[in-house]
Amino acid sequence: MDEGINAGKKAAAYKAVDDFVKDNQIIGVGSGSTIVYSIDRIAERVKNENLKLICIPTSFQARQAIIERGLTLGQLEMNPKLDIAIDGADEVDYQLNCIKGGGGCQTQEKIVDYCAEEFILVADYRKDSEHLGDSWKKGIPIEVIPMAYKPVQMKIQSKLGGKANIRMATKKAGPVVTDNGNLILDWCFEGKQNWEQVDTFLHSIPGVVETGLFIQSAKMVYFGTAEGKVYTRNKNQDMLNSH
Ligand SMILES: O=C(CO)[C@H](O)[C@H](O)COP(=O)(O)O
Repeated sequence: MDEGINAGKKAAAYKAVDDFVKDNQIIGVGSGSTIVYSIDRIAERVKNENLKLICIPTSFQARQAIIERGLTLGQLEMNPKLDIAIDGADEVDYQLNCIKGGGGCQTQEKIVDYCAEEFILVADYRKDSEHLGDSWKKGIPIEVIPMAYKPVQMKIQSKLGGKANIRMATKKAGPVVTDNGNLILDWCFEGKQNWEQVDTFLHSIPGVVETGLFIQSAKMVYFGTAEGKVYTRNKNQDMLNSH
């Protein structure tokens, strides 16, 4: 992958950990490639500063990354209140609505991120958009119970237009199966949307487990540039600063 993209991912991921992670916290750990840099940084800080942290994973991938680095693995059953959650995103708009689930983990991500006092996003510059859909063309990921995928697909297409494509695996014949044993529909839409209404509608369809629409739930997003610099945006302010 392009060096600049990785530089952006790393810079954003490191800076968010440095700004928000403190001793004795319970931390939600997101999924995807950007968050791996955050997990690396958390591991570095645990080693260097002897921090006592509990990490709650949002996916099988996050769980493995936590274990591989020797971090303390927690679970919501024992640690239902999180101090912060840090996670990646596929696209973030100016109101801090975002699309997640490019890696198919949006259900667990939403559960864990919702339990956190503060939810922070980390992403490279390509994910920064005025409107959702400006740059992310793969649609809104929607996790569905397998037996319901067809009626859900038809309902979405008839009510909202666009195409709700079943996500297919690349290294196996057949669909992508989520960590929860479900399928994913990627709803490719056109034009501007009222995301709150769309999300409410999607949740009203029997068989829909969760969507990859995160409506203004993040406190702040860190974007990393191709030069390895970082700028942030929060809900109340536009572009805050650069480092
Ligand atoms: O939502 C996610 C996985 O379900 C990821 O956070 C999102 O797809 C961003 O991934 P990456 O950091 O690899 O671009």
